[in-house]
Amino acid sequence: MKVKVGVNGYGTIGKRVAYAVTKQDDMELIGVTKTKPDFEAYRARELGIPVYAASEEFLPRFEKAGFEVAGTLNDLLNEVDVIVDATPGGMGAKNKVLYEKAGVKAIFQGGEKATTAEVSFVAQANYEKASGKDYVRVVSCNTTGLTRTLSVIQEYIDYVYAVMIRRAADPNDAKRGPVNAITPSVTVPSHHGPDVQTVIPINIETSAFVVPTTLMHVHSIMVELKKPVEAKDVVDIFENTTRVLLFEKEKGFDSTAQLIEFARDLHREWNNLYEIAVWKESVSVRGNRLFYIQAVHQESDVVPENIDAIRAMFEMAEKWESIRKTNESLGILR
Ligand SMILES: NC(=O)C1=CN([C@@H]2O[C@H](COP(=O)(O)OP(=O)(O)OC[C@H]3O[C@@H](n4cnc5c(N)ncnc54)[C@H](O)[C@@H]3O)[C@@H](O)[C@H]2O)C=CC1
Ligand SMILES: O=C(OP(=O)(O)O)[C@H](O)COP(=O)(O)O
Repeated sequence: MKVKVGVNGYGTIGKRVAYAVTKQDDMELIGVTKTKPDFEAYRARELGIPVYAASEEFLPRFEKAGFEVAGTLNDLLNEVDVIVDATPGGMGAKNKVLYEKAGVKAIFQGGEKATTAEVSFVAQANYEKASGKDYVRVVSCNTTGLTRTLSVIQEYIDYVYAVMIRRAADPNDAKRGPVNAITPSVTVPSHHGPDVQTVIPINIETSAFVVPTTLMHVHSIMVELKKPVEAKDVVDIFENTTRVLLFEKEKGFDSTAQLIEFARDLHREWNNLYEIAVWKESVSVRGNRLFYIQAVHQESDVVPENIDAIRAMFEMAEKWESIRKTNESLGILR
């Protein structure tokens, strides 16, 4: 039996999760919601994906354009076993009452508070915690990136301090900025450190800045070590960690631009780079401190997490079986 999946909010994350669902042999994409009949709605229809109006209030927009929808969100909820809520941050918590009423399990994204769900999730760190749960939150792209690399060196961590350099907008977003400034999050810690702690129990503080780029986020990470470790051992650990890839400046990976070009060269859909990119040369140990720098493709790193969360919630597969299936289906390199 295939799990029936709906996606509420067919934007940056929603369209990628919907695509990933269609690649799974144990899941079926029942439909997606749209608020208006824009080019994304037409493209979904071309792909054979049933499009539902996100609520009754949006129906007139579709009627006016002569775009026939399959129903509204409530109709979609009647058809599915699980809904992936990928609506703008904060909206998921409001939608939760609809999901509860329909008796449908739901996955929320990192723009929601941890309290919206029963578990905050990163597959390789705490897959089992989502087992059989009804409401799971896939943490934000940055939190996912931090958790992927920190969870595998957890035994060495006394304390982590990370500086988060965040992209200003996604490439499809013409409204957000800044275009010519650096904006600090003046609240320290930024939400990322506490958010990592919702998944793994480590000491961590973060501060964050937004910079004018759309490609990726970059993290500068410093770990105070609890016990000695050599840089080459950390490189070995990362080389054996799923959904983490090492890139060398020596081979031309000077910046996020070449990382995205690498994903393009792989002919990845939407140039997704699902893996966290660690610069190999940046992994260094000085005294009792470990340093490394990594980049996160904000549009795609959480996509495999949504797929694994579905399998965990329906107890369809053990952790590593699910991760392997998801990785193979999306062409994740390791
Ligand atoms: N873009 C990113 O870098 C990442 C975003 N996230 C999180 O994923 C969630 C979604 O973010 P994005 O995909 O970036 O947003 P987005 O703005 O690209 O997509 C949201 C979609 O929801 C639609 N929408 C708006 N109101 C709606 C409603 N009432 N009902 C249904 N759909 C509605 C919008 O039209 C849009 O298509 C947020 O929680 C965000 O924090 C997580 C990781 C990375
Ligand atoms: O939620 C995200 O995109 P957003 O800035 O569009 O809300 C990304 O996951 C980055 O968020 P974060 O920097 O709060 O981790």
